Amino acid sequence: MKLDEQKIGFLGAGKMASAIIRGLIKSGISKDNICAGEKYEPASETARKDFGIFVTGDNAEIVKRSDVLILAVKPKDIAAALSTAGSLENKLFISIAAGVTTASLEEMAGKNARVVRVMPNICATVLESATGICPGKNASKEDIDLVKAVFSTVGVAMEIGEELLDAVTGLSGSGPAYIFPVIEALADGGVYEGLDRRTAQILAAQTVIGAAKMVIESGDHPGELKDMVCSPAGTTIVGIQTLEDYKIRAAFMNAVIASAEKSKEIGKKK
Ligand SMILES: NC(=O)C1=CN([C@@H]2O[C@H](COP(=O)(O)OP(=O)(O)OC[C@H]3O[C@@H](n4cnc5c(N)ncnc54)[C@H](OP(=O)(O)O)[C@@H]3O)[C@@H](O)[C@H]2O)C=CC1
Ligand SMILES: O=C(O)[C@@H]1CCC=N1
Repeated sequence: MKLDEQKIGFLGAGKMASAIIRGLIKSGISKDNICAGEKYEPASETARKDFGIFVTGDNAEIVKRSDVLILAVKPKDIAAALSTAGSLENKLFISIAAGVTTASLEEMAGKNARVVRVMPNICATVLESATGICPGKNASKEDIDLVKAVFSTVGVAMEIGEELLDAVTGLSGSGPAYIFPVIEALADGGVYEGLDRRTAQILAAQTVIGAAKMVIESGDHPGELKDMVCSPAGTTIVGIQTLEDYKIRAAFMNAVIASAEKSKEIGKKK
C-alpha cells in the first residue's frame, strides 16, 4: 500500500489533525486525497482555507470517501464520532486519542477492524513530532508500514508495544507542554537580567533546540554533555546547584509519571 495512493479521512479537524494534514501535504500527498469530518464550523473553515481539503459535518461521508481513517477527536468524543461514522469495514482505522486502547477501539470499530493506536505530539505542527505507534491485533505489516509513513511526514515515528504507550503519552505526547514553560522561564531569567523579551525568547528556544540536537546527534549521555558546559568554579555549576535545590529532575520525572498514570486511567474508563 503506497501512501500517495490512499484516501485519508480525519474524524475531527482540530489542532492535531491540522498538524498531520500539514505534514502530509508538505510531503507531497495531494489535498484531493485528504478529507475531514468536523462538527465545529470555525475549525472546518480553517481546514478548508489552510489546506483546500474537503471538510464536512457528515462523518459517514468521510468514512465512505476514505481507505484510511484517522480518529482525531478527544477521548470523550470518540463514541459520538463513531456513532455517526457508519461502517468501518475494510478501513484502516488509526486513533491518536490518549489512553484509549486498541482493544476498546476494536470493540467500538467492529471486532475485525484493522486498528492502529498512535501517540504523536503537537510538534507535528513544525514536522518535529516524536510519535509512538502500536498495532491492534488485526493490523497487518502493510498497515503498520503505512501508519509509519503517515507519521514520518511529521517527524520521527517508531513502533512501541502497547504496554508502553501510556509511557510514551506521558513523555513525548504531553512533553512539549513541559518544555514550553521551561523556555518561558529561561527567557524570564534573561529579561530579569536585562535582555529584551524577544531576544531572550530566541536565545532560550535556540538553546533548547541546540541541546536536543546534541543529545540526538552525539548519542552521548545528557549527563556527560552537561559536564562539558560546567567549568570548575564557573558560572554553570552554580546554576546546576540552584536547579538541584529546586528538585528539578524529580519535578520532570513526576510530571511524566503523572501524565502516564492519567493515560492509563483514561484507558480503564473506555
Ligand atoms: N493536543 C495535543 O498535543 C495532542 C493530542 N492528542 C490526542 O489527539 C486528539 C485530538 O486532540 P486535539 O487536536 O488537541 O483536539 P481539538 O479539540 O483541537 O480537535 C478535536 C476536534 O474534533 C471536533 N469534534 C468533536 N466531536 C466530533 C465529532 N463527533 N465529529 C467530528 N468532529 C468532532 C472538535 O470540535 P469541538 O471543539 O466542537 O468539540 C474539535 O474541533 C485527542 O484524542 C488527544 O488525546 C495526541 C497527542 C497530542
Ligand atoms: O493532554 C492530553 O490529553 C493530550 C494527549 C497528549 C497531549 N495532549
